[in-house]
Amino acid sequence: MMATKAETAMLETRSLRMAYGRRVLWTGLDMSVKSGRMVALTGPSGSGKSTLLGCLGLLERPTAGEILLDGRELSGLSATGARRLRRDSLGYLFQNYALVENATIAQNLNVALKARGRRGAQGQQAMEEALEKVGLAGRQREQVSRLSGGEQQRVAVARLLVKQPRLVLADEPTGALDRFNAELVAGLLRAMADDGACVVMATHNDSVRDQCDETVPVDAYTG
Ligand SMILES: Nc1ncnc2c1ncn2[C@@H]1O[C@H](COP(=O)(O)OP(=O)(O)OP(=O)(O)O)[C@@H](O)[C@H]1O
Repeated sequence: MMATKAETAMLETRSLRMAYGRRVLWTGLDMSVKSGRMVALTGPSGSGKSTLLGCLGLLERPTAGEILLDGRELSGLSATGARRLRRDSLGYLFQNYALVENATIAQNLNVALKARGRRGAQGQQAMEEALEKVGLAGRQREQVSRLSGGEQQRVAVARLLVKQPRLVLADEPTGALDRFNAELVAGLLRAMADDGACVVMATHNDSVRDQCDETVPVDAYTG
């Protein structure tokens, strides 16, 4: 029987290896993640979780092996193809949040809305809904640089919510948050997966890990 789309992995790695000189971070790393799944990358500090997220997000190149998104090998993409993929399909929740600090919350979210082609009233409504979900309702006009670390992190989550990427890559997504907001953000990532995204996160937080469908212990691939 032919596999249906729902059964096929959205994200797959084959024999992935990363080494810096003679230091091997991980090797022979095979993972396969279906749409709707949330995966926790675990392992001690320095085991290469962030590096793996960087490779999956086309920000770093693995030493060897393949990464396939929807069956397409990422290393085969042209520079334009890679740019398009980042813009249209990838969502990053990394430690520096990559927000434009000297702009307002609204201006930051507008970049993602524009990329989705959601303008005008429809875009405005999506923004308001996203900000409400992250506990920042009505704060569109505030400057990002004046927000706390945890608030900035939640703006980055709101940006993911309006962008609706197919693949969400999150590095310690609850790192700067208190318990209430950590649960809020974990729940929102879970909801994105339930809506069909593939969510891959590095986390040291046991309760966030427990909300994941699978765990990939990166330190099990040291060779
Ligand atoms: N460009 C580089 N050249 C050499 N070594 C590097 C480079 N980038 C990362 N490393 C090393 O790779 C190792 C893995 O780093 P990484 O940040 O991926 O680990 P991690 O598992 O995410 O750790 P943590 O849990 O502390 O965030 C680190 O020891 C780091 O110093």
